[in-house]
Amino acid sequence: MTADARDTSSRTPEAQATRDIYLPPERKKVSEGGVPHVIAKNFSIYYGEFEAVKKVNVDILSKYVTAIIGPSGCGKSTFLRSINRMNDLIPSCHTTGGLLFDGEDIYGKFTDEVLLRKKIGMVFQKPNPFPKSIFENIAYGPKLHGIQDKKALAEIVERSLRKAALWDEVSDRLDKNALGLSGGQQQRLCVARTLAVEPEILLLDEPTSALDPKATAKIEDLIQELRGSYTIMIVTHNMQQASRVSDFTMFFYEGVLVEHAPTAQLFTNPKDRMTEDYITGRFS
Ligand SMILES: Nc1ncnc2c1ncn2[C@@H]1O[C@H](COP(=O)(O)OP(=O)(O)OP(=O)(O)O)[C@@H](O)[C@H]1O
Repeated sequence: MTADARDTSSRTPEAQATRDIYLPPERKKVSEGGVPHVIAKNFSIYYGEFEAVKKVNVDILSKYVTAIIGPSGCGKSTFLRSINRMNDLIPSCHTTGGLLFDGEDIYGKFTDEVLLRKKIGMVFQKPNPFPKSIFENIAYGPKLHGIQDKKALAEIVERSLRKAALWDEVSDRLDKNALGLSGGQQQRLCVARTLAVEPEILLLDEPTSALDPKATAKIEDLIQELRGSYTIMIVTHNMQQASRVSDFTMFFYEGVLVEHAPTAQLFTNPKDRMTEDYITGRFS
């Protein structure tokens, strides 16, 4: 980053006004302390020769919500997917540097990917329930991990659906096909399915981009409910959403992590000129 790019002294009144829109509520004040859950050290992600994420250094704090923002193609999803090794499914993809989860190397030789994805669950842009009953969607993961007892499974299904704020809407039709639910309900079902295997981290990749405003609001409320119990990372194109739901925000540009700061600070007093230009809509 050049010295010029870091200079934010020439903020225009328009930029100031735009920033004020994003002023997050009081409750999002976060303390400086915290336990790092995921640590990236000079972490790069390549597709073949192309370095899509460039030497990222960051501590993601436990039990907080971190939003990842930036223009299309800047590496947000690539970075998110690297945290539970979803990128492994792409043959040309490889990484350099370090990425640690609870101090353990995510890309270490002995890392068990199935266990990793149990602890670090993911919800995608489009709701993707299995074409099975609501009950079976939630029970699938716990069964895969060895739980067969019917009573135990029923408890997990109820607990997960309650945590995902869906129980009251579906408790009388658990045997019905999940594909019959609305898009918003399907997405909360996907959150419940992820919670059923008791993860520590939830990765949300644009979880509301396929939803209407009402369903979006329910997912945002849900994130607030889960905040404090899980470490949550959310990729979003919607800056108001980032400011509403997150404690910390990471701004990426062309694969570089330009700024990572408490959300209130990043949206009101960004340190980097590039961040300022992005959040004030000078480029998208
Ligand atoms: N499977 C792939 N093979 C090769 N290049 C890829 C692949 N997936 C992504 N890329 C490239 O890596 C870069 C980062 O892509 P990524 O999808 O992570 O960006 P993004 O910020 O999430 O974008 P968007 O907001 O549009 O989803 C882009 O240049 C993209 O073209």
